[in-house]
Amino acid sequence: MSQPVSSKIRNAVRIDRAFRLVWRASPSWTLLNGALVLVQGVFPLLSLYLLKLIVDTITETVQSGGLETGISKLIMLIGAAAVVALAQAGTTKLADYSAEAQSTIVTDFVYDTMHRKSVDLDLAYYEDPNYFDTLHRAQQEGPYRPTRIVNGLNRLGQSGMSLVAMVGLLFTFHWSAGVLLFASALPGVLVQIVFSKKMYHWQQQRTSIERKADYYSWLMTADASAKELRLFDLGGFFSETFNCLRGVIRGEKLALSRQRAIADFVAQACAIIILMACFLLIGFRTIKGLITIGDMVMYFQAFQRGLSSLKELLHSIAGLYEDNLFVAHFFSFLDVQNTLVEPTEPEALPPVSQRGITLTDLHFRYPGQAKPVLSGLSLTIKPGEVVALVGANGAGKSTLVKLLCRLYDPEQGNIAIEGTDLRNLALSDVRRQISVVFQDFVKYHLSVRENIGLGDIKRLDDVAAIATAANRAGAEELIQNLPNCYETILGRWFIGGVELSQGEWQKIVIARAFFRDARLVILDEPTSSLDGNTEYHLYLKFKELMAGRSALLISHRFSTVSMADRICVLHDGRIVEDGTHKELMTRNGIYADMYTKQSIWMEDLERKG
Ligand SMILES: Nc1ncnc2c1ncn2[C@@H]1O[C@H](COP(=O)(O)OP(=O)(O)OP(=O)(O)O)[C@@H](O)[C@H]1O
Repeated sequence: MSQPVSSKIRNAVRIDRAFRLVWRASPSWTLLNGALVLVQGVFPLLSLYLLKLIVDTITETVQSGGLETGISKLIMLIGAAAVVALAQAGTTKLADYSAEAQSTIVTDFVYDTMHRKSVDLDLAYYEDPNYFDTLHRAQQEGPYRPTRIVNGLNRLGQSGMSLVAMVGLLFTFHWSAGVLLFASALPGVLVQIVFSKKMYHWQQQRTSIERKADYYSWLMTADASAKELRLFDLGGFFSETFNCLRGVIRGEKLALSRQRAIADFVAQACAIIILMACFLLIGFRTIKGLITIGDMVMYFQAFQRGLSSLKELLHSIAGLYEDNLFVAHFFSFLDVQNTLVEPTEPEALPPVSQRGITLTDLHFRYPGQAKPVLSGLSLTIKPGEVVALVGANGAGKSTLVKLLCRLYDPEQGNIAIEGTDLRNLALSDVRRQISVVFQDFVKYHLSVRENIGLGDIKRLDDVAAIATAANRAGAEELIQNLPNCYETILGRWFIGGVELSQGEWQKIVIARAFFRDARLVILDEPTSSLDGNTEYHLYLKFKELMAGRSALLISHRFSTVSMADRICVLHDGRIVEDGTHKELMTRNGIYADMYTKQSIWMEDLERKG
């Protein structure tokens, strides 16, 4: 079935896109590569013609006996052939180097493009398995396919030029030689096209299972799972599952390779038969004295070189077809669109006044989920106010944080800073106004200074401000006891790194949150790993530490909650109770119930001693 025109155009556009990408990455090397292709195309014709002259000179000299002139002509011709061969060798080496330089630069450029794209994408994609399939395919194909397309185009030009020269030469022998040349290379190319398509479809279907195998491999090698893996003796189970998945992939891949090898062999057998028929024809005409020995050598060579140029040409076309199919994986990743829309003309961030941050009638469900997480949530956080948010597991507290950071947009309702909807502000302005200690915070395997400084990247080297933040978070003593204080590398990934306890990490992360000059500081389970003493000191001066900024505290610990100005209870997707500790206890609702149960439990513990 012939390909529809629209699809042919799409394919051509992808080649064009790949070429533009390579050009943007390394224009000078791409230009040099193109020029070298042209130069290299001339050499085969020159050397062949010199070969014919050498053979004819020898034959003539042997037949006529004019030894002196014959030898001096031969020396001159061999000298010329040596110059051509040297020039060809030099150009080939330069072309190899230039191709390598181009491909390394392009590969790094592609990685950079992929990283920028990943960083720029909505958080929602990181919670969608389809996105991970797309990313996995892009990571597999992206780094090398664009360069291969450009190199394929180069080879196409080079083999095309060489082929035109050889076919021209062969036509002076007989018209059928050119036709036979084409006939011999065609089956091989058809095989390549058919199998690239098969491989492409196979890869599409196998991405999920490949990712699953990668996941088990990661579980067996990552530090995050190292402890449990040993304790629960999971190595054997993971390894078996990994081998089983890889076995399926390997079996299918090898079956495809087997089919391809057989088809390739049949194609090559056809080519050999045609080649031998042609050699027979050339030999036959030489014996009959229709062509000279020099002609015979030249035609033999021309046929062989023509054949390899044609093979190269057709394989370049088939290769381009394949690369073009696979580079689509990379471009579909680049084409993933964000759903969070940045305003084209963002409003200026309003100054802090009295309204604070208002959440009005928020409704939200995760993409593809039927059950809403938030349904009609309203809440106000005034400037300088410390609000605690409590609720059962899965009530939607962390989800609310994601909406506040505009990592997601609500389905209905709005969030506003001093009356301005977040959606009308530049994303960077919104995010600059919010500092968060996430429940699953990141432990950067970098220096202490960087771990805190990353809270406000522009002030990464402001050691005095970093020390102030550390002091406010109660991390100063811990840092002073580290071997290189603020320059100590944390974590065990790099040589000299020092591992901290979970609570010590938490102090560093709280310092990171304090370091950012934001209007709202959100602490999601901020003190779950802090010892009682540190927690007490942190909350004793919490208002002072906040220095006029608002805070949203999410916690299941009532010691954290009770120090807030207001406590809000999230239940059934809404705020159902809102007031001070005393007010909520008097109300005798959900909060009072939760508080009483925790108190009874604590008293029980005390009684048991
Ligand atoms: N990325 C996601 N995709 C789909 N559903 C999600 C996602 N993240 C959370 N959920 C669901 O949303 C609901 C609210 O989750 P959320 O993490 O906001 O709860 P939480 O109140 O912070 O819970 P906890 O107190 O246990 O931390 C849960 O039912 C959870 O399963």
